[in-house]
Amino acid sequence: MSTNLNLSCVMVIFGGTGDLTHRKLIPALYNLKYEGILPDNFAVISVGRREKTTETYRNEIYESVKSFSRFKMDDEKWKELSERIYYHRQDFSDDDGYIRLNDFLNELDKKYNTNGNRVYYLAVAPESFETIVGKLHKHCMADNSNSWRRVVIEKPFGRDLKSAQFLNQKINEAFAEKDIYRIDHYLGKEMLQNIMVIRFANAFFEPIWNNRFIDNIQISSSEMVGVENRGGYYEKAGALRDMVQNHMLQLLTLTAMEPPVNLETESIRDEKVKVLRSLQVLTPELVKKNVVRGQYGPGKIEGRGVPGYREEERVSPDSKTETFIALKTYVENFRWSGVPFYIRTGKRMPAKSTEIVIQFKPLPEILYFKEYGIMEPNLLVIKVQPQEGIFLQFNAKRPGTSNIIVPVQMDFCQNCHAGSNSPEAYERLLYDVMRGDSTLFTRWDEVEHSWRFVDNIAQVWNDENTEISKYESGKWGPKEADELLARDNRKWWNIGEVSFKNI
Ligand SMILES: NC(=O)C1=CN([C@@H]2O[C@H](COP(=O)(O)OP(=O)(O)OC[C@H]3O[C@@H](n4cnc5c(N)ncnc54)[C@H](OP(=O)(O)O)[C@@H]3O)[C@@H](O)[C@H]2O)C=CC1
Ligand SMILES: O=C1O[C@H](COP(=O)(O)O)[C@@H](O)[C@H](O)[C@H]1O
Repeated sequence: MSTNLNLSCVMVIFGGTGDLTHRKLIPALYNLKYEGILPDNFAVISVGRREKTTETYRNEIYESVKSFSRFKMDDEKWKELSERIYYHRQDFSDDDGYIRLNDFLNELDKKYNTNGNRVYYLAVAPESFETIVGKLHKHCMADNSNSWRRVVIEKPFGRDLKSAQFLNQKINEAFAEKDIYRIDHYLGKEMLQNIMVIRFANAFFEPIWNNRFIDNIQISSSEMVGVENRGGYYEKAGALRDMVQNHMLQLLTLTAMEPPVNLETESIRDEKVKVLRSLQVLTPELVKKNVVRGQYGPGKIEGRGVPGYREEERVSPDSKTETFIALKTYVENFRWSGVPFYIRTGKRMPAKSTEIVIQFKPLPEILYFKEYGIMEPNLLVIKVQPQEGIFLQFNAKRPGTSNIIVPVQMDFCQNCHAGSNSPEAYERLLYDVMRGDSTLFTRWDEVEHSWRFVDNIAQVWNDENTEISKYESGKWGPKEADELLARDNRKWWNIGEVSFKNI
């Protein structure tokens, strides 16, 4: 794509020296450049606190792109992009810093003809959101009278409903709702965008997508990595705020929502909010019964010994922060009444995987069931990552003289073929911010209702002084998570357990 005035902008990345910028944002910008999608009239200012020059910064992000981009390094393309990336040093609370930043922005506007358009990307810890937005407002840097000014807020948006409401109010004082992009990078993943298509563009799925045919739904996201160097942040967040409040509930809403009246942003968001409003209210009794929290201890990941969470950098040796959570809840509406939704996410588990498993109800126990006893259930698995696709398990007769019935599978993997290279979530999302499309970002009421659900859990954990369940690194969480399903005569479908079997 060549110059497009609407996309032209300067992107200011607050937190330009941070992990997210190095691992995701700069590589995503490079990928957009590589594909020719980035506008010509474009520049980046990375804001950090550390002392360094633009030249040093460019050398550092060159290494990050080499490590994390999905494309090989093309030195010519990199040169074109990196020449427009600048480092600006300031503390977020420093007024002089914003004055200098604003001058610099005006200078780049002239140099690159960026029209005064700005993306302010807050790749910073949640505690800094309010300070930065407040200062942008104070220094009239959010003023969009002659150009567009958009702000991207990373997650978690607040640490509970109250702080999220306060933060939202502060952001609204500076930016109009249409210019606020609350990012949840899971929404940028290919398969999340595909869930609606799978559901609403296939005649054989939608009619059975309800409590008459579905027995339960399992939404799991497991990681092999531990907390890495993010102990300071993670100690305050835990898996509940880090993953459930945002990514896991987004997966749930897309799975459970009603068909929107059309494909416009607000119509889709309206339906997602209805799901969040229908979530079962978790009373303290239900939290104690249906929510399991765990913390990884030492163990082995891919044969390599790894420390427990309490031994990690910037983690308290008696920390009670959960690195794993499993829960059961219901979407209390006409479609889903009686169908349990099981959610599970954790770090230091045996595989990196995000999947939605739809387990169908058994058929009446006559015919084959009478003859051959229990059969495997029909499963539809929406594979979000690392493989992207759909997996269907059904029963068939084993070929030969016997009448044995076995589960067989149809597996559609859209990123398994050579040459297939799905865009990274951040690529799609950064591009959407530049072109002003907020469909894949969360509206305020989605955030609000997610916090209502999560606060009920956090409140009980806060009040309770119980020990957290431990699990060995490299295992599928504490035994209580298995017991949660075993009580319902069900089991988790772990990655690797639902896969091709030889018949
Ligand atoms: N990392 C990840 O994988 C993901 C992160 N996120 C979210 O992204 C956000 C950023 O996370 P992450 O990159 O891991 O965080 P880091 O701790 O790695 O980076 C924080 C950044 O903020 C800067 N900073 C902090 N305080 C100040 C200050 N007072 N003045 C100026 N600069 C300051 C740091 O600058 P300096 O180092 O120079 O002091 C650094 O650039 C968080 O909201 C997180 O939840 C979301 C999804 C994934
Ligand atoms: O937002 C976050 O997501 C990552 C997991 O993202 P994925 O795209 O690799 O599945 C998680 O590691 C991190 O703790 C959390 O902040």
